[in-house]
Amino acid sequence: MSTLLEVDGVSVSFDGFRAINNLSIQIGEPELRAVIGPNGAGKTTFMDIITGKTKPDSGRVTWGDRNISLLGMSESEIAMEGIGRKFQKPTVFEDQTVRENLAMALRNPRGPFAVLFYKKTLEGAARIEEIAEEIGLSDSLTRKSGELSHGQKQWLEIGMLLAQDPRLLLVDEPAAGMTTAERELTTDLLKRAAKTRAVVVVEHDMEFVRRLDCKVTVLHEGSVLAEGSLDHVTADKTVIDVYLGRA
Ligand SMILES: Nc1ncnc2c1ncn2[C@@H]1O[C@H](COP(=O)(O)OP(=O)(O)OP(=O)(O)O)[C@@H](O)[C@H]1O
Repeated sequence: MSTLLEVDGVSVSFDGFRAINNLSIQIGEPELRAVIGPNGAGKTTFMDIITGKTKPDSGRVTWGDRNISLLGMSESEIAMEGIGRKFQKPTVFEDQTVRENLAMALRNPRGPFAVLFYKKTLEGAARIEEIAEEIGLSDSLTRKSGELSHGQKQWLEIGMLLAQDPRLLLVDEPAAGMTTAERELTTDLLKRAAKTRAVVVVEHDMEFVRRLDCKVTVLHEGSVLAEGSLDHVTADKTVIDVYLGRA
């Protein structure tokens, strides 16, 4: 596993408040990583920094085989590099079918050359079937997306991101609002997706994180408090004091 993303000594303040404080995190390729931590720990800001929405005051964020800096790039340039982000609320086109949503995502390639190579033919159709299978919606391709359950909409949106073939997928609280069965399918989906790319999941639900069965980073006050297996971090006294003990 080689390093894909390196956040090194990053800090950012909002009106004098240090939301991210000398944060260093490395993400490998491929890798599945869970990021947990109490409210206000800086999880969202961490993702905002990676995607270019928030620019840090100091530190480095380097990416890919050539260690290029993401800091001078716009949000769309970063997306073109292959960083996809799934926000908490699903944003699929409800009036369109599942197939149409996936087709739109395929037609909207992230790379400048993809448009030249993409053929709107059998290849596209086969890719749609493939993604539908991966997200468990093979039987729902002709359904209007608005008719899907909350969990299915989340999977569709993950599928739309997978259509862009990201190297790093950031997923914000996927378990929220899902049934137990949907959560189980979602962990399977994320684990599969992370076999060939980096997937970073921010999540509060500990059962969900346990099922992900991956390395966990605990954030607190904008820094890494602990890192390792879920068993390792949940046995850590400071983690219990500032996070787990609060529940
Ligand atoms: N744009 C902003 N302006 C001012 N303060 C901000 C801004 N964005 C974040 N903060 C503050 O930075 C801290 C970290 O926020 P962040 O949303 O990253 O935490 P979080 O770990 O995602 O929390 P939650 O689990 O509640 O989503 C919080 O105290 C928040 O109020």
